[in-house]
Amino acid sequence: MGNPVEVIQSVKLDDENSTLILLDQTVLPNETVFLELKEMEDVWDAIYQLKVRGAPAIGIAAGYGVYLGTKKSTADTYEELYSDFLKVKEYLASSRPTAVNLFWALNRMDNRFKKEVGKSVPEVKAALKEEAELIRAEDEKICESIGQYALSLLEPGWGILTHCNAGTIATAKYGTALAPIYLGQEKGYDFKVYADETRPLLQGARLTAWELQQAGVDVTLICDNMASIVMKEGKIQAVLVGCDRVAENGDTANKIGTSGVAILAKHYNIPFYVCAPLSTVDLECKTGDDIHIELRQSEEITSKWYEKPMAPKEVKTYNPCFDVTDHSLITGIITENGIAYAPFNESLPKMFKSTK
Ligand SMILES: CSC[C@@H](O)[C@@H](O)C(=O)COP(=O)(O)O
Repeated sequence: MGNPVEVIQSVKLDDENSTLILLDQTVLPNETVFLELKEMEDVWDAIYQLKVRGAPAIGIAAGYGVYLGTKKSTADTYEELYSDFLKVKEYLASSRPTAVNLFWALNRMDNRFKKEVGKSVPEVKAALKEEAELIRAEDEKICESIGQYALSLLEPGWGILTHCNAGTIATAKYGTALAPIYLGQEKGYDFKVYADETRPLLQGARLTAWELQQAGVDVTLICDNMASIVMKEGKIQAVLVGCDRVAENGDTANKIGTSGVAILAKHYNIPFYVCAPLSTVDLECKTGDDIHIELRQSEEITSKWYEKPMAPKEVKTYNPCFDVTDHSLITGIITENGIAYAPFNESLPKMFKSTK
């Protein structure tokens, strides 16, 4: 048996000071900086700039952002407060488009607001805080449950490839795709994890390699274009990734490059699993074609990581931040309520009804 794994908490509320404490993921692994955010504009900016990132963590931050923004309202009545709340909600919804957890969390805060009808302004504000805290606390349990289901599919000593960062800092705790790694680590499973660097923002190199190394996991960093060779060499027995939105048919949006990894895994006959809290499953999207893919600035490709430009001046760029993995490439979608297999448009809706 290994030791219990200590993980860092990347999003939390300092209630006494009405402050959201966020681990700034843009400066990792060189610096560990916790930001103290008091304004909803700061929360918007942190989401937009990827200071907080990863679908569940974005949802958690948005819940707290709604609370902080609405708390500032000087409204005297429930109705006036709701009108201010809606402005906060709409504003935060414009921060990033792809991870459905953002909209899921905002709608959940909205539903909670509506449940408090007839209550005083301070009571509603307190309810919003409670709901934001619940979103965070529930995510911890969800991640643990995803981790247990995922672990049941893996064997000690396996090589596991992951893309981007679906780890503890992308969630309340444990992560989604990395949760079974942490749970396996506690049981002495001795996984060999291969982390794709994940161009252009290097979530794999800067974040996944960092957090797994901190936890004592055997992690090897590879460039994205090395996934094929490690698969061919027999180093990989399973691929585990997180996701930003899963459509009803199982098509899955995740960090750019994920669909290429899935195509390679199919070629080498390696199981490809998506770890998805139900807050990331969007049954209103029928297929991946309905998912809005975020486009980001060209600087991320041309000049971000070196002092000198990395590309000729004014070269045309195309920088989609996510891609959609076709459901036919996915072996299983691991949720907190169990593992969904094809046909996903039948198995995914059932996950919402199942209780453990
Ligand atoms: C548990 S996090 C799952 C996904 O959100 C993650 O894999 C991902 O693609 C994150 O993208 P990012 O642009 O860094 O927010």
